[in-house]
Amino acid sequence: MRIEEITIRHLKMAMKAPFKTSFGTVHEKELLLLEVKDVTGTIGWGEAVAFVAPWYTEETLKTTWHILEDFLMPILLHKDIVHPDEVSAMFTPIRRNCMAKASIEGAVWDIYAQQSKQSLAHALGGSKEMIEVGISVGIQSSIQKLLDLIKGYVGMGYKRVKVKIKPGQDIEVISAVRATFPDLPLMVDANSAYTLHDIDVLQQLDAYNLLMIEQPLAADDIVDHAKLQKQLKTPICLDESITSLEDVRKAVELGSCGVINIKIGRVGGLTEAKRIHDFCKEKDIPVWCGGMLEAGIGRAHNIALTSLANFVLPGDTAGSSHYWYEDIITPEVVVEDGYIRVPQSIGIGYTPKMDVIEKLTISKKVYR
Ligand SMILES: O=C(O)CCC(=O)C1=CC=C[C@@H](O)[C@@H]1C(=O)O
Ligand SMILES: [Mg+2]
Repeated sequence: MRIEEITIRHLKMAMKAPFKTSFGTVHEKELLLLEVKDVTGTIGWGEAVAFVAPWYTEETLKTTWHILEDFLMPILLHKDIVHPDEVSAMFTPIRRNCMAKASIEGAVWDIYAQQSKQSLAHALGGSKEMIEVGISVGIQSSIQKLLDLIKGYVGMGYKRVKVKIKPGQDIEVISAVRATFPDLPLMVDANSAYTLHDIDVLQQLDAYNLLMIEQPLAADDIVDHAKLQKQLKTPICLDESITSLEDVRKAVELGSCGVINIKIGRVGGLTEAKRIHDFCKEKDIPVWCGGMLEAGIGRAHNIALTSLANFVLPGDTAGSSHYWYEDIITPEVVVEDGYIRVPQSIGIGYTPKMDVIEKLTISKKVYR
C-alpha cells in the first residue's frame, strides 16, 4: 500500500455524563479523526485519543496534530508499505508521542485488513468471537450515587466494575461498594494519586477482594510500584507507566505489577500493543484493554485487539450508548450481557457515519 491522502478532522462530542477522575473531569470529548487513503482508494480510519489537557499523559489534542502534521505524515506519505508492522519502525526516530503515532498506525492496519480481505481482529491474530467487557465509573458526588450507578451496570451484565479513587475518597467508598455487592468482580483505579507515604491506606484495600489496584503511584515510576507490590496481596495493574514493550519488560523484571492495562494510544499503536500482549502471555501476566473514552473508531480498534487470547480480563470498552447520544459508526457498539460480538467482516467491521462526523467536525485539513 502507499498512503496518498490523509484528512484530519477535529471533532467535539457531547458526553451523556461528565467523567471525573483524580486528576480532572471530561465534560465533552474532543478528538482527532484520521481518514487515510491509499493509492488504490482504500480508506482506513484512525482515532487520536489524547485529551485537550495533558493530565493523563503529556500528549494533548494539539500536540497530536502538530506531531502528525510536521513529523509523522511526512514519514508515511507516498512510501510503499507491505505490512503495518513497518509503521512503528518508521516512526522510531520520533520519540514518544505515542497517541499521535497510534492514530495513524491504526488507520494503516485498517487498510491492511481490508486489502488482505480479513477482519482487523483476524489480521491482528485475534481468535475470540465474543469479548467480555467491564465498565469504568468516575468519581461521584456521593457514595449512594455510586452504588445506584453500579447497580444499573450490574443489571446490564457488565462483567466487572472499576471504581476511580483518590486520597480521601477510597476506603469508605470501596467498603460501601463491597458491602453492597459482595461477589462483584471489582477493581479500583487511582490514576497516580498516591505515594508510598499512603501505604497504610493502600494496604487496607487488600481487605476488599479487589481484582487489582490500577496505577496507584506516579506515572513515571516503576521502582516504588515494585516496593508497594511486595507489601500488597492485591495485584497492581500498570496503566500510565506503560508506554512500550520495554516498559513492560522492566516492570515485570522488577516485580512492579501483576497485571497490565494495554491502551493502544498509550503504547504507540496496534503493533506495539500486540507485542506487549505476546510478551505478557509468555510471562503469564494477564492483560486487558483500557479505554480513553473513545468514539466509535477507537472503540472498534479496542474490540479487535481484545480478541487476542491473553486479554483474559474484561476491558473498559463499554457500549457506544454509555457515553454518546449518537456514535460516529454504524452499527454502534452494543454490549449484551457483558459481551461484545467481535465483527468478522472485512476491516474494522463498523462503517463511519459521514453525516454525523461532518456535524461534529469543528475543523479539518487535507494532506497529500
Ligand atoms: O474509556 C473508558 O470507558 C475508560 C475510561 C477510563 O477509565 C479512563 C480514561 C482516561 C483516563 C483515565 O481517567 C481512565 C484510566 O486511567 O483508565
Ligand atoms: Mg487507568
